Amino acid sequence: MRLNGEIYDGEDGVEEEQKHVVGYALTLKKKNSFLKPKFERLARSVNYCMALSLVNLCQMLSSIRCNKGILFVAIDLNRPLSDQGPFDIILHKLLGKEWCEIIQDYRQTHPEVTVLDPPDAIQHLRNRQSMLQDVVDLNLSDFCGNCGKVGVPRQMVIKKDPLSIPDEVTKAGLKLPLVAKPLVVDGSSKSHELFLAYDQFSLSELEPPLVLQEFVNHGGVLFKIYVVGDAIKVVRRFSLPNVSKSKLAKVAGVFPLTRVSSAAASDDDADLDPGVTELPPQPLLERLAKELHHRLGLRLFNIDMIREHGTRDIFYVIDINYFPGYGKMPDYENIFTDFLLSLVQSKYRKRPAN
Ligand SMILES: O=P(O)(O)O[C@@H]1[C@@H](OP(=O)(O)O)[C@H](OP(=O)(O)O)[C@H](O)[C@H](OP(=O)(O)O)[C@H]1OP(=O)(O)O
Ligand SMILES: Nc1ncnc2c1ncn2[C@@H]1O[C@H](COP(=O)(O)OP(=O)(O)O)[C@@H](O)[C@H]1O
Ligand SMILES: [Mg+2]
Ligand SMILES: [Mg+2]
Repeated sequence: MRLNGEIYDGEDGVEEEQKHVVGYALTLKKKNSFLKPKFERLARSVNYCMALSLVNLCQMLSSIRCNKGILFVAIDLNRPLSDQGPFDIILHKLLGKEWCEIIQDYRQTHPEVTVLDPPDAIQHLRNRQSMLQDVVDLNLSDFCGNCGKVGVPRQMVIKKDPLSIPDEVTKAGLKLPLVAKPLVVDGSSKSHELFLAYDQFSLSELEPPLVLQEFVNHGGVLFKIYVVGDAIKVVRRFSLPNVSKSKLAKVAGVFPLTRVSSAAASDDDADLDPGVTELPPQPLLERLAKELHHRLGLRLFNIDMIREHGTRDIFYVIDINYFPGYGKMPDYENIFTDFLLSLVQSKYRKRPAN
């Protein structure tokens, strides 16, 4: 809420003239990883910024007070949402149909509040088939001149009968090894239990509903592209090692994938091949993020992307996550603060003057 002219004396004793209230509905784990004290302080702070002013026809730089004034307020799930606030923005990542309905109704009755993001758009990412459909539709095979190609590994969905998997895989012509992923991503640890299958017969041991996706050798490095509105940031992460032809010929069975480390793969990691670690070209990342932002109707997400080993410019998107672990994104405090401020500012610009 913007309280123009009202003097609010914050906890730190600093006067603030405007408050922008961000209501949040997050799990405790998410609150702790995202709403860190440094971020809350920065978003709320009053600081000094430079502005141009005309004095005696000379342009001079002067210092003016810039008020960020963003306050985060926890939404009480035991009380009607409409009785709380008023909010400028709502940030949420909670599961369940009930919450979806609450937030959907609230968007109808409170169009003045920016809800990040619409529940139906989030729902699209809760299924590993639909989440990648927009990348397929983009048809980025010849996308920004010579800057690279972006696709999705070949995959199929197995809805029910595990015994039918070997035949279905043969019919679809999928190449081994295959990554088996639970179809639904519901935030549970089970939805992140993945398997690597070296032969198609062992796939019958798995529990549908599943997505079976071709494993793409990528040299053990993955790119996480974080999107916050129009801003993007890419980081490297360690991933799974390549599977050689000889290993594939020798090994049979399905093996659980250990959850990939969230440790950053940095340029300092001595034995990493520069051809593997080189970040994807910025124009490609910008175009991909912008297209997905519009097609998915989401402002907060990240994209897991890998580069096919032995190529410079063939990339695959393997996963898209709603409101991911931004606490691990470098400089997220500033990026998020600017994003939230841009949302409130654009709202006031749109509002007709009295
Ligand atoms: O917990 P974190 O910080 O590792 O964040 C998880 C994400 O990690 P990332 O930022 O991509 O490294 C994680 O990304 P991955 O699926 O591991 O690529 C998911 O977004 C996960 O949410 P959910 O369990 O799918 O609902 C995210 O979990 P929540 O924090 O949303 O519970
Ligand atoms: N098609 C693939 N080819 C190679 N590695 C993959 C593929 N799919 C997933 N992986 C590896 O498995 C990890 C987890 O898969 P992902 O689809 O991102 O699921 P989650 O939602 O649990 O993160 C990835 O970070 C990557 O290391
Ligand atoms: Mg992932
Ligand atoms: Mg994921």
